[in-house]
Amino acid sequence: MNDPIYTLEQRQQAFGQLKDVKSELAERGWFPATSGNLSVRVGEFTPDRFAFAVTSSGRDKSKHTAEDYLIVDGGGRPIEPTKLKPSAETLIHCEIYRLTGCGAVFHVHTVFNNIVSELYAEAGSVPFQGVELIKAFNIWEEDARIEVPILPNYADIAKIAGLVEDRLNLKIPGIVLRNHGIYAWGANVFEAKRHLEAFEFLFEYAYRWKALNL
Ligand SMILES: CSC[C@@H](O)[C@@H](O)C(=O)COP(=O)(O)O
Ligand SMILES: [Zn+2]
Repeated sequence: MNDPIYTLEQRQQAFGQLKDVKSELAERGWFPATSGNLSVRVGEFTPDRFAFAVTSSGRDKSKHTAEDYLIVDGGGRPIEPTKLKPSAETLIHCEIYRLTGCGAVFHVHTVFNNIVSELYAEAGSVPFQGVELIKAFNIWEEDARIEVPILPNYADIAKIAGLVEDRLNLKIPGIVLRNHGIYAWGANVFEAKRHLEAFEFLFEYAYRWKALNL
């Protein structure tokens, strides 16, 4: 039996952080129809051994209950005995943690991220250039250009997770699934939320810019 890699205190802290960020994002309407999922890493990290707290599957993310979160290992399997099911998209979180060593991963479905992912699907990424909020990704050069990768939205989540390594860019803390939603991450909850907000600002900007030029 392996030693635990997180303490009870770290577990409770992660659940508390998830609760806070979940209610904040729910207030913005970023979890329509039970969509979206959130996770925060707990304890030590190596790419082949880590654990994280993740939202349980199919729940109303605007409500708080005792059954909202559970802890899974780096393969997305519950570590503690539980009847809760981890998010159906846990394998994507696993890949993001494994590849980046980040501290939190947030996923939301919005009309703006869906439409923009569809607009740029053939190109395979969404380009942004010269918008101030690119600095939220710690990219400070003038007139910076970034490309946010778009992945196909297969029904088989393991198949999507298998594509993450090829497409993830360590300088850009996000990937979009086509007509589905964004995954944004960061070193901790504060940074992951900043990144998520910046991506959503940029998606709305891209949508409105396109609409103006019709
Ligand atoms: C009800 S639509 C959303 C789901 O299909 C899925 O994409 C999603 O984001 C939430 O799944 P979940 O298993 O609750 O984490
Ligand atoms: Zn989703």
